[in-house]
Amino acid sequence: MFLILGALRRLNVPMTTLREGNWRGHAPPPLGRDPEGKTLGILGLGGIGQNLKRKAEAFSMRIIYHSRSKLSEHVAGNAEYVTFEDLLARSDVISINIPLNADTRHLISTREFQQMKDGVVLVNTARGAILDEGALVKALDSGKVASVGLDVYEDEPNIHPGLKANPHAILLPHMGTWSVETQAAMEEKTIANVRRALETGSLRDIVPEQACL
Ligand SMILES: NC(=O)C1=CN([C@@H]2O[C@H](COP(=O)(O)OP(=O)(O)OC[C@H]3O[C@@H](n4cnc5c(N)ncnc54)[C@H](O)[C@@H]3O)[C@@H](O)[C@H]2O)C=CC1
Ligand SMILES: O=CC(=O)O
Repeated sequence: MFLILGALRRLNVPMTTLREGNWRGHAPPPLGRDPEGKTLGILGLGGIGQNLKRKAEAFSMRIIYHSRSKLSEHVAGNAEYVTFEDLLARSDVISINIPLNADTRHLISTREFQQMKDGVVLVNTARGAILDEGALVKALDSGKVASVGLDVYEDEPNIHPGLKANPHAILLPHMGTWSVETQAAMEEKTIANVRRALETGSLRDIVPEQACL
């Protein structure tokens, strides 16, 4: 949600110029856009996608989603299930929340960027290689993508120089779980799982190594 709001408001430019001692920069900073009424396309309405949906609804965003299958109304609520192509074509903001695997590597590349709205905002907190970073840099430089918020990269910790050079990219060093609460929850879950393994011999929620890219 932070990256969605920051990218919509194009906050990277004023945050940078302010620190350089240059109040609002040499020219007025680019005008941002508000979330209200914008269509948020969530790619992957799983655990994180559903959590994001609830938060985005509080900002009066209209939610569409594409997942492996249409989810029950109990889970999806008012969010509309659409095809992958419709999600690309109809979203003002796209959030990537699917796992990386052989099917999703470079799922979004040149052809997919062409199908998006002009000035789309893109956020990826899932895995870097779902996006073709070379194609993303071209889409950003051309203005097709107005701004991007990234927590993950194709070749971490290396970041494509075109992303670092682009003023409309908000970049974080893969820190989605880096909060006191989430770290505590992860520790508790790990301890419970070790106990479970000692008592029953089986583990829960362990992702096969090759799927955990
Ligand atoms: N930046 C960070 O620190 C973190 C990143 N992640 C990433 O976020 C991803 C999502 O996490 P969760 O929501 O917990 O996973 P999840 O497994 O609960 O949800 C993933 C959803 O994506 C859907 N999906 C899978 N392949 C798809 C495809 N090809 N097209 C459309 N939908 C597809 C699944 O049906 C599922 O609903 C994780 O795989 C992980 O890579 C997760 C935690 C922290
Ligand atoms: O990227 C982090 C994760 O927990 O997955």
